[in-house]
Amino acid sequence: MLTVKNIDQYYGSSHTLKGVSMDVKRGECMALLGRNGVGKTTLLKCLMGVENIRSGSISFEDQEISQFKPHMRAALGMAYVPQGREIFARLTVEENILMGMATKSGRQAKQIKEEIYDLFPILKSMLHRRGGDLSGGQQQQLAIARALVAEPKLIIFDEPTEGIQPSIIKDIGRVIRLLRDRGDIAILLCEQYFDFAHELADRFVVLSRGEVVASGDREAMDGDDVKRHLSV
Ligand SMILES: Nc1ncnc2c1ncn2[C@@H]1O[C@H](COP(=O)(O)OP(=O)(O)OP(=O)(O)O)[C@@H](O)[C@H]1O
Repeated sequence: MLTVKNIDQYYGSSHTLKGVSMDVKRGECMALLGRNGVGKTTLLKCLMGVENIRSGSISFEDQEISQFKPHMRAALGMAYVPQGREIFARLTVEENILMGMATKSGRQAKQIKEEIYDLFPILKSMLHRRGGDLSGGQQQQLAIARALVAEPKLIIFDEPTEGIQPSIIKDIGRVIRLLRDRGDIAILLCEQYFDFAHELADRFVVLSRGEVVASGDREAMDGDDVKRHLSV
């Protein structure tokens, strides 16, 4: 569904991504692993069009998208749950969720499907609260709900467990597993929390200093050459 081939990215003269290649298939969860500062978020921003690549290619459903603006990628079915959530603090929970449906038109754009509340019951009881008044974990759930109402084909999570309390990490893990088991969506999960990623991932890639240094199936995630590149 998503194929990245040999991409390079620079911040000024700093070469941040070096010949990165990877892919994510429909129905699978791909884990993107690596220590702080190796370029994971930069890679995700390049995928969404928030940062530009210098060379290489990014294709989504066999269409080259590396020159597309972020809103065009969103309209094609790519959704991004950013690190730090980036919800609208002054809008209500309901308004935040509706923002995720901006690419839909007419009645469809106004109706939040019940399945969103089945995934995140807590949000239903908080619909009229301001986003900024929610706890960090609740904001993370809201950011995921906002991404899901767009009914994406690919959903990208940037460290969804960061700074979140264990009980909500469990809830988020349950939702990602449900999405994966549905089989019709591709999931790219960027994580530093190894056990969380290990439980959910079908395959993985490890970044180190902007390069892919290891990749493979879930079974290979436990290997020493993977752990050497992570803080585990
Ligand atoms: N806007 C920017 N301008 C210049 N340098 C940046 C910018 N954003 C990130 N960097 C640098 O690029 C490198 C990769 O950062 P990035 O945020 O992609 O890493 P990361 O693996 O996602 O780390 P983290 O887990 O801390 O988010 C770091 O050295 C960072 O300081």
